[in-house]
Amino acid sequence: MFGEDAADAAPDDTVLEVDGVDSGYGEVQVLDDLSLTLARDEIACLVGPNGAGKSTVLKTVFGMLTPWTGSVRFDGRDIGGMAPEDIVREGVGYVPQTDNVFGSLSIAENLRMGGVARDDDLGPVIDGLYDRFPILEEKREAKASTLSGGQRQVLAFARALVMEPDVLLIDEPSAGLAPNTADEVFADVQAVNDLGTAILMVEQNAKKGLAISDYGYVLDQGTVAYEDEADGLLDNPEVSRLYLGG
Ligand SMILES: Nc1ncnc2c1ncn2[C@@H]1O[C@H](COP(=O)(O)OP(=O)(O)OP(=O)(O)O)[C@@H](O)[C@H]1O
Repeated sequence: MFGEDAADAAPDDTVLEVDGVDSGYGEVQVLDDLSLTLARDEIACLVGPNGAGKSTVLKTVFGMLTPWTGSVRFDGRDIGGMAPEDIVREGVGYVPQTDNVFGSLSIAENLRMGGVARDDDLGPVIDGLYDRFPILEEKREAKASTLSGGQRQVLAFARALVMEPDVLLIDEPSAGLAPNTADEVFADVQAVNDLGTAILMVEQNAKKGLAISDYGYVLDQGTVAYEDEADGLLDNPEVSRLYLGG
């Protein structure tokens, strides 16, 4: 769980495993025999061209889409096709790319909304998040709509963390942010990982996304074209030429 010492986990300790998954929208297939794994202590980054299916991977893991074939296993249990609200209770959180906070609600209310699926006292966990992200405490009574883009992204992470997930799925955390703000948000992604949450992240800014990740997957046409340690992908001339802009 979030809060435990991530260093205790073995490096090859798989927490999430997607195996041979086909998935898509209606009759339109997007994912084609897609397989990936996420270790308990790591950040893995999905990169690749527009339309490759990166967001579709997250939606399939989170139960917004049902795998047509193959399996999605969390902590050894098959979660493929479970409803998102049940997947949240299992220990998987999701931060979508857009509409990830309630603008008309205060920061404090947004955080409480993040914990609606918990029936215990949210106070200690929310206090812990205020300690970790002081900007949220400073603005706790302000409406989320008044936050800057980077602050909203931090609130979106924190909201997902109220459930103390073992795995957090994050879709394009740097989308629409200025480079400096994006760097701060990436630092927060690392901070969340340091708290013991494994992260599977989609990132359009492939170089920066891989730079903070342990492992990377390059998706192309719904399947994994390359995978390696993140540094290995960044150093791979072919990956660099084809997918990272040279
Ligand atoms: N709700 C939907 N209904 C039908 N097709 C969709 C839907 N969402 C995405 N698609 C299609 O699925 C394919 C993969 O989309 P996806 O959003 O997973 O790609 P992506 O790799 O995340 O790319 P991007 O960086 O552009 O978001 C695209 O062809 C897209 O048009």
